[in-house]
Amino acid sequence: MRNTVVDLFDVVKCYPGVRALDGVSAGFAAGTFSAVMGPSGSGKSTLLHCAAGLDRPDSGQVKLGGHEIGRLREPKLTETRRRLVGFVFQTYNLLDSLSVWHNVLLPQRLAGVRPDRAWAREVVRRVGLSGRENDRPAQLSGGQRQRVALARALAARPEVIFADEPTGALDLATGREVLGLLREAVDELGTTIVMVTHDPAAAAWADRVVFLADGRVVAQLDNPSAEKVAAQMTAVSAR
Ligand SMILES: Nc1ncnc2c1ncn2[C@@H]1O[C@H](COP(=O)(O)OP(=O)(O)OP(=O)(O)O)[C@@H](O)[C@H]1O
Repeated sequence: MRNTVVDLFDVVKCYPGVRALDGVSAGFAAGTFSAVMGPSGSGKSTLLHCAAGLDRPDSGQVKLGGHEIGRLREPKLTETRRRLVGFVFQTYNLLDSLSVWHNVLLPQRLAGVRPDRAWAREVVRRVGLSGRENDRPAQLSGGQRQRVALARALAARPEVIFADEPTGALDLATGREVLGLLREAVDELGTTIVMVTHDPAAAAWADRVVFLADGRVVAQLDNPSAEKVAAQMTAVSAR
């Protein structure tokens, strides 16, 4: 059995008029790639935010790298998140005024950590952006920008990367390249990845898919194929 890096126990999160998470328990094992799927409004982003310590559950527990984050107060929570977690978003969230290189190093700078430049160079190489370090995001394609975002996430050697629709803004071929890089991060670097996606073909790159409906985990699929994921999504949506 692998250790779990992220654990949710009976997590409830309500917004006015809606139980976005209605008692979610899920564990994400170290060095594995998980996808989270479900109909629109089923709670995927809320799960990601609670798991990453960006949002606090109303009840239940979230453990991140062995820390129960509900017990952490600021600034310890932010410090723990910066140490353990990397993020990749659909819209890249790069700073346009900074070069590729400075975007990659930014989270460590913000955390007050001296960046490991040799490792940063290696992750920039891994994502295929060697030679583009001095470019600004505006000079790059969408796929290249997402590669920068991935390098930025990897540069701090996080235990887990949370990816919210990382291929949502990319064309099919470019999306596949980014998914291949996420897969490599898991297989070669031992990173744990939790990715929200609407796309069964993207989810098929994961080791496991967790399906949400109405704020609950309603199914899980190991070693998914796009066909099996699509069939399960149809079943989940028809509930
Ligand atoms: N900040 C918020 N304030 C109020 N309601 C919210 C907030 N965030 C989410 N919700 C509500 O919680 C429910 C779950 O939302 P969430 O964004 O987690 O779903 P999702 O599965 O990620 O949806 P989508 O696929 O459309 O992004 C929805 O009913 C949503 O409207």
